[in-house]
Amino acid sequence: MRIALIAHDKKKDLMVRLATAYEPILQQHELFATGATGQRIMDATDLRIEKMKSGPLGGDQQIGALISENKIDLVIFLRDPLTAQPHEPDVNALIRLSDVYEIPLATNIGTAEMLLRGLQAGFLDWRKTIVELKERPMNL
Ligand SMILES: O=C(CO)COP(=O)(O)O
Repeated sequence: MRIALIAHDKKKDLMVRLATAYEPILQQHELFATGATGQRIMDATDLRIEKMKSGPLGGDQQIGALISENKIDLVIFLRDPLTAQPHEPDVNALIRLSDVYEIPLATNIGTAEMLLRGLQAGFLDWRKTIVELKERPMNL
C-alpha cells in the first residue's frame, strides 16, 4: 500500500513516535511525506520515504495530486487544529480530495493507530481491488 505521512509542526514529535512505534508495519509499504515530516521520520527511523516539498511550499498539493491519480491508499495527516496555517487552503484541499476519492484518512493519533492496525489486519485490502480495476484498460 502507498501511505502518505504528514504532520504540522506541533504534531511532528507525535508523528515521529507513531512512525517509530509502527516502523515494522510501515516498512512493508511505500511511504510518501511532505518535506519536513519526511525528514524528521527518516532521521529517527530506518524507513525510506519519498519526500515531497514542504507543506507550505506545495507539499500538500503534491500529495493531493497523487491522491487524484489513485496513487495513495492511506493518509495519516496529524493536523494541528489550534494553530493557523498559512497554507490552510492546501490543507483543506488535501482533506477534501481524500474524501472525493474515498481514501482512508486519519487526522489524529487515535485514528492513525486504528488505520495502521487495520492495515496490518487486511482491512484495507479492498484498495488493491480498486487500484487493479482502475488500472485495467477499458475494452472499448
Ligand atoms: O505543512 C504541512 C502540512 O500541511 C506539513 O509540511 P512539512 O512536513 O513540510 O512541515
